Amino acid sequence: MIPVFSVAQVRTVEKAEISRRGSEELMKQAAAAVSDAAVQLLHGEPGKNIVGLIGPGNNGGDGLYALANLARQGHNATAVLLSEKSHAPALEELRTAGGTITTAADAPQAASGADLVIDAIYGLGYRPGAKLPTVPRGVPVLAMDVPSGLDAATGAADDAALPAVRTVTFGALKEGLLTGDGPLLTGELSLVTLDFDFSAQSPMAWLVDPEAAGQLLDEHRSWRDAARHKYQRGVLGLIAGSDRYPGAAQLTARAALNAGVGLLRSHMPDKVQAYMAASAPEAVPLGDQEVAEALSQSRRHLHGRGAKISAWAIGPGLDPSGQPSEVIGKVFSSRQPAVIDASGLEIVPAGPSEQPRVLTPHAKELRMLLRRAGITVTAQDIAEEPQKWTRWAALSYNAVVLLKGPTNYIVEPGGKTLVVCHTSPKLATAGSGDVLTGILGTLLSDSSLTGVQGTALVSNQRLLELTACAAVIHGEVGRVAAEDSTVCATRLIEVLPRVMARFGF
Ligand SMILES: NC(=O)C1=CN([C@@H]2O[C@H](COP(=O)(O)OP(=O)(O)OC[C@H]3O[C@@H](n4cnc5c(N)ncnc54)[C@H](OP(=O)(O)O)[C@@H]3O)[C@@H](O)[C@H]2O)[C@@H](O)CC1
Ligand SMILES: Nc1ncnc2c1ncn2[C@@H]1O[C@H](COP(=O)(O)OP(=O)(O)O)[C@@H](O)[C@H]1O
Repeated sequence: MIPVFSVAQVRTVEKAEISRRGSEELMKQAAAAVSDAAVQLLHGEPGKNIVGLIGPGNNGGDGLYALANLARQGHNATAVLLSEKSHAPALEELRTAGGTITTAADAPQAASGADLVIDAIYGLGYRPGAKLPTVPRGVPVLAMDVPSGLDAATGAADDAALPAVRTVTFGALKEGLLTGDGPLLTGELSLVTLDFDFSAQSPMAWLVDPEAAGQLLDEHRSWRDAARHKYQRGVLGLIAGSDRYPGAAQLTARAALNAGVGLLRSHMPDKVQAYMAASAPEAVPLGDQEVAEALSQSRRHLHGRGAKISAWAIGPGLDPSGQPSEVIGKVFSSRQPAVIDASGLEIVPAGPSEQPRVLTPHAKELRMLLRRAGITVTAQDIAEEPQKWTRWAALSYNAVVLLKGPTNYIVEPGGKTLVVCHTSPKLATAGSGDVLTGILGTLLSDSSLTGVQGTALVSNQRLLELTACAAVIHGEVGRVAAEDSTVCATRLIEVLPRVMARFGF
């Protein structure tokens, strides 16, 4: 997991590092990382046209040093100076290295002939409202530190901001890269720490990328897992579906099965159960009486026999106008972990609860959850401070809350926040959230991953981590599905087994 800091924290540490090592040395280190990234993006091919858009401050200085490196490696490196001011020592270095230097008037022509544009106009020092040049469609942009036009503190970007295929950021991940418009502009984001010392700062959040998710999952696995039977691997109880919305339950069920759940037991109206028999024949129906039995079984230590239900997934396709059933009430007061989504969010009780819970709202559902807990916020409030309002929901429901969207915020009541940006815009398709519920339900049902046997309660920390892992897997599924086709929820389910295998399932 990679820590995320505010711009103010980054500026504080930068100041200390500058007085320790000098800003020129730091800029050269940053530039070296970017010239390496440029070479990578150009597949190591020689003699390419690389154009740097250069701003007035240190970000521009970084860009000039990077161009100088690339000129020395034999590329045609051109700096377009967009301001009258530019970093003098770096400009001199580019001249000496044989680079070309032009001014703003030449920007359109230079950019149209470029194999790669390096965006070194503005970084941390950006103030909204600058006039920014355009880059022709199809020319890849490599951003230095922060894409120009993006406010690294808030994640708000100007319409004219420059979307990058890759951003190499320096020192630390800044919050604005991961929130609001940030993830839409950065492209692939990589961090060069420059050995900055952040030990005196508390991170605002932690980024979970696929590598971190793989490590988190592996930490909890054991070679003994190979001996488990299906009950020991995990039994997911799915409470979902209604005559009004029969499809969502099938999507969650098929996602859980394709995610590799040990056993799926489905509690739903008869008509929906009949569809289930056709679309997910592996699922075993679960009647009211069997729910009661499964709940009482869970109150005993089972000493390796495996639970009758080890986790619940509640909500996809439930009819919000129907009364919450007595069964759901009992499940809400059980000790097995539960993921609660969609209409389940309209009935989950606020206030303290013993059951370890993950709530998975999108922004509108988060507003509804907060309103039910007596907190009134606007959509704008949530867009501006997603982490804060997700935390309020986590506190109000004593649950881990995953706020879904292009950036996923996962917050536990104590405030620890994980962020997942490994997504695809094509995940914005009906039923995609139902698939996530199936994936997360499967992870929560796996006793090796939760570390829970018998009556013990899974910790919020573990729920937090597993929720982030599910979001990363879901994001990867979206990316794989989108590689060569359009995406619908069924398509996500089709590629899910391949992605699960990559994560060791
Ligand atoms: N410090 C370090 O250790 C390291 C820092 N590094 C690098 O430094 C970068 C930060 O550099 P920076 O502070 O010079 O700010 P930067 O983003 O280059 O530009 C600010 C300039 O643009 C101007 N400006 C802004 N908005 C504007 C607008 N709308 N319209 C017009 N003008 C506007 C603003 O003007 P002013 O506010 O003074 O009027 C200011 O002059 C950081 O992102 C990283 O790349 C690395 O080398 C690693 C080590
Ligand atoms: N623009 C986007 N970029 C990336 N992921 C998105 C985007 N829009 C939605 N998603 C993801 O798609 C899923 C949609 O879930 P949800 O809103 O519950 O849809 P549904 O109720 O139709 O299943 C969530 O996991 C969300 O994070």
